[in-house]
Amino acid sequence: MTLLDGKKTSEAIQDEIAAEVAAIKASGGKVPHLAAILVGNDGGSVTYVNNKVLACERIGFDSTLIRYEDDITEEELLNKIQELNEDARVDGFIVQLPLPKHIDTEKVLEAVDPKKDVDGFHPINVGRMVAGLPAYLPATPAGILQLLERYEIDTKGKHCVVVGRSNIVGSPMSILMAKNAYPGNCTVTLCHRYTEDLTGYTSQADIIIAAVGQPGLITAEMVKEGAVVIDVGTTRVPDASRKSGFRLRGDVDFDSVAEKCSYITPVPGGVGPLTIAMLMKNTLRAAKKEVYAD
Ligand SMILES: Nc1nc(=O)c2c([nH]1)NC[C@@H]1CN(c3ccc(C(=O)N[C@@H](CCC(=O)O)C(=O)O)cc3)C=[N+]21
Repeated sequence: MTLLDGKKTSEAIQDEIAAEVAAIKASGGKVPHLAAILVGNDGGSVTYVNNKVLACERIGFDSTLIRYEDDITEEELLNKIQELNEDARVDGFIVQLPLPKHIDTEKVLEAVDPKKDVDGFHPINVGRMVAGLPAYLPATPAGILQLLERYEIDTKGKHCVVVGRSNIVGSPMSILMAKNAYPGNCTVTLCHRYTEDLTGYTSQADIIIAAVGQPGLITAEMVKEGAVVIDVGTTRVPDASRKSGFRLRGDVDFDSVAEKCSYITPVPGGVGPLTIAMLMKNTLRAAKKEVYAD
């Protein structure tokens, strides 16, 4: 069994980006600038956004963190988005999800200028991805592709079972793995909460991508000998022995599955860090106007 080291891979990608930023600075070009909007104080969201800002500092990007209490109105939030859309200093920005219930997430995501939508959540970018046009790819699926590529995992003709059909991970992942590309060219099955006999599918999978947020859902009995297992889940579960009071658990029962599979991502240190690296990559592409010309 080989551990797919997301932390190391993320650092390698960030080092590559940092080298490009240094070159941009040396030649007097535009230093990439990422802005992030965070609404409320959810522990996970605060950590992830802080990690994104730290990554910016580490690789030499400019960054702006904009925080609001969770009673901000939808209108105030939309006004801020408009302001960022028009701010030439900002190359890309994200609105951290989830948003409070009184705010219409779809409306907020559609308000972001697709050219600055470095999360790749705007329907224009989703559609462009599906159509195979240049687009910002959502960071988590893009990070998983990087892991498969950098570990030179064979995907052509393989059966990839994606568990979970969210807009930000499962659905785009299923589309990307089926594309005529490397990594890709898989036969894809997309499973979700109404799938009958989940084990019937996962046990036939060469590649399993679990993205449901249900700790330990995927157990050894559900995995074929030698499968590649990618764990996207990062659920905080109470753990009194930790200073923080919690630990992160993935959707995969790591200890039992690790004995059976060929490759596996740990949690933490797997897909999570790559998500950050690919957000940085999208921001660099935004600053270089690689996806959309002016
Ligand atoms: N607009 C938006 N864009 C996102 O990309 C987005 C979002 N909203 N909402 C929530 C999810 C979740 N997500 C993670 C990012 C980093 C880690 C990460 O770095 N995880 C570390 C551990 C971090 C920790 O210590 O908690 C790891 O797995 O090793 C995890 C999860 C981005 N998301």
